Amino acid sequence: MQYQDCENVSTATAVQKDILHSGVQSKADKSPVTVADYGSQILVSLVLKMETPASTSFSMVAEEDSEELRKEGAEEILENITELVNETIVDDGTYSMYFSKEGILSAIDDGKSEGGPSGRHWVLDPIDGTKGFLRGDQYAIALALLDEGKVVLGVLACPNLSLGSIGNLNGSSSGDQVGALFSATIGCGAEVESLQGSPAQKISVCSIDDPVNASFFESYEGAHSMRDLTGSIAEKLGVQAPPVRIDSQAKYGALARGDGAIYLRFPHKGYREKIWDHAAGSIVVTEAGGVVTDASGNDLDFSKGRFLDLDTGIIATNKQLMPSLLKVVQEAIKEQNQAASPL
Ligand SMILES: Nc1ncnc2c1ncn2[C@@H]1O[C@H](COP(=O)(O)O)[C@@H](OP(=O)(O)O)[C@H]1O
Ligand SMILES: [Mg+2]
Ligand SMILES: [Mg+2]
Ligand SMILES: [Mg+2]
Repeated sequence: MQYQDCENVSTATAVQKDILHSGVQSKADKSPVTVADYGSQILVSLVLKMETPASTSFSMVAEEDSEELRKEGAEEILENITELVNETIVDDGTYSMYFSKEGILSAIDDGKSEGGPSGRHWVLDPIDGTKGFLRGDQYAIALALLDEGKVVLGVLACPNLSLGSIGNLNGSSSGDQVGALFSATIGCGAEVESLQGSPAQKISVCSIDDPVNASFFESYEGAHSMRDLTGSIAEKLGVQAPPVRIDSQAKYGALARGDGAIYLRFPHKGYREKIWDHAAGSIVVTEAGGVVTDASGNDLDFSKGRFLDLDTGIIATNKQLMPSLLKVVQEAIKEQNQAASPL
């Protein structure tokens, strides 16, 4: 399974290197999707299905669906995905099978489950941080398992993240091995290993208890978070370091191994968070000893279907900093609301 993940990651890396403009589409919400997103989703779900005993039902909540690929004008990208997937299966050699274009479309739609509070569901973000992927920056392949509405397993492959700490270096670190695989199982802790296959090492969040020594992560994309709010939270808390802005759930991985102390995510009003953007990352952080909540201090609830139903934003940090972080988050939100409607 882990080996299969690595195959999939090297495919994503190869595609990232030579992706063509014809390999990128724009979805209905204007977000980008690439041949790598579709290809990764098909390959991960193929492995999961093949390894699931026939007696067990298979359910997957995944980000991508085939809608855009069935539209006129999508023939070239569908052709590219079909070629990429079939080539990868042959190169890997584990399974002998061939996908037709129709087979590709229906394999993508294997991820259409609604999830929910009962049973087991895989949760997959085949490429998280597609914008980072297209820029050549951070991205992650994020897989989690929901059991009776709770995340019990998470795997986060970050091909462009250095295996050593990124500290305050805004995502780059020289001379270090690149490619980190984080994993966590409920009650068993969290680990990181090299994507090239080094032994796994236990990880834990940092033990900083004075915000003066803390740094915080947020999205690289300004449109994904209210930076005036995150800036005011950091200032109120007394954080001195500038924000560390990187794409994708690599932020959760970096937080889980103590590269920074806090992750702040406050999308603009009206945005609804999806479970695949947080399931794997949040269990990696909680199993590394951290805490992940919404702005009211509630645990994230993955049992409500494809979306997370939460208050205002997501915060993650260690147990020492959480009480003071939660307090300033609530103050900053109150001030922001008062400024928006002063009466
Ligand atoms: N306006 C918005 N506000 C917050 N998150 C958004 C957003 N638009 C897209 N996203 C989500 O942000 C994810 C990337 O996270 P980050 O900002 O941490 O890099 C995207 O995942 P995908 O790249 O898988 O679509 C997408 O689900
Ligand atoms: Mg997307
Ligand atoms: Mg995502
Ligand atoms: Mg994605």
